[in-house]
Amino acid sequence: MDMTQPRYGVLLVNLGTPCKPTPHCVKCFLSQFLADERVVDLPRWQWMPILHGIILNTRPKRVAKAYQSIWREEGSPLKYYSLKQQKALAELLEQRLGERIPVELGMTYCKPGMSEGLEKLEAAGVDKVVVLPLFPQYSCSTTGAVVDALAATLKQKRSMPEYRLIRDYHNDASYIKALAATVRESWAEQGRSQKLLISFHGVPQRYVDEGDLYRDHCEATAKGLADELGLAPDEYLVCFQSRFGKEPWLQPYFDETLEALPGQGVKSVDVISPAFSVDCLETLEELAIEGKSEFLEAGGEEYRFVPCLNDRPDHIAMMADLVEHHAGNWGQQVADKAEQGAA
Ligand SMILES: C=CC1=C(C)c2cc3[nH]c(cc4nc(cc5[nH]c(cc1n2)c(C)c5CCC(=O)O)C(CCC(=O)O)=C4C)c(C)c3C=C
Ligand SMILES: [Fe+2]
Ligand SMILES: [Fe+2]
Repeated sequence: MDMTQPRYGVLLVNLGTPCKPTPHCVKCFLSQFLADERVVDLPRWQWMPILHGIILNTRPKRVAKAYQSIWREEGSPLKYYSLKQQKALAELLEQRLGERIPVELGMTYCKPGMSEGLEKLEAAGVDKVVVLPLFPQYSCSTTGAVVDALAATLKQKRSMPEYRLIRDYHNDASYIKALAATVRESWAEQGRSQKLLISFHGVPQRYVDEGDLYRDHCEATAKGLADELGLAPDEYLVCFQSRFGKEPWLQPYFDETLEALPGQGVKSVDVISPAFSVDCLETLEELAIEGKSEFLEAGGEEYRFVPCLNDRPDHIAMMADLVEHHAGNWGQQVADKAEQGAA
């Protein structure tokens, strides 16, 4: 075997994001994302006319404004933090294993796509890939869609790498500890509120009724976090944000919960969103900006947003542990080789 060939590589996957905060680019992103049957599973004859006739003609303009309010000089926050994670993970794995483990980013929708990520890994000589979707809780609408995108990319080729998929890490001890650390830091820096609101991205209730593991995973993450922080049951609440469309989504809804709290005597809240590996539109705009103004309008006094784990060292270390664990015997060979090199 070629001694310069990496033993394995890592494909980090996140959802995707528009390349620019313009109605044109948002339309391009939404047209891919919302056309995916994993995301909206209505019969095509029913959904496509709604998507192309209504949604893609109205939503991009409004959503582009929301993106503009959180856009960074470097681009979309989701992509900015994902690239930071990629770089930090590659550095940490190299430090730990004494050998370069290529790490690439591939997103389910828009760029860089799954095929770009896999091609870069292939060009680096990788033929064993650990796929790490950055969705801590499994959902058919996210991780399921990653598997479809991966299969669609591999379908274009005559050969394929060996791969191992990290389906979820909702109850990983280091993930829970890292979340708890962000809450403690927020308490120390911004002060502590009466309640911790643990908000997850929603999905249609029907998906869960039909077997999606998502709600169970969210509840286990929330319980793990509350236990790690030593919270009593009345010191935290779980809710679900970003409802889309007409059918019922997971409840309680984030906005309704927020609006009701001041009337129940809860005037201050800390808000954390553990379903997002990196800060993005749904955290920076919906939670940090919109959520805050809704809460204050409803009579709330203090609203403290706890940022996502992003490229914090404890988060990157958790990702490296997950990768090494799933690489298993692939990584063992790296260690052997490093020893041979040292001898
Ligand atoms: C229409 C159905 C949707 C489902 C089901 C859904 C599940 C889901 N999404 C995330 C993570 C993210 N979603 C983001 C944006 C976003 N999500 C939907 C719709 C569904 N999501 C839409 C229409 C949008 C775009 C914004 C809008 O038009 O309102 C993002 C942010 C991307 C960014 O660029 O910052 C993330 C991340 C999860 C985890 C999830 C199910 C568990
Ligand atoms: Fe674009
Ligand atoms: Fe979403």
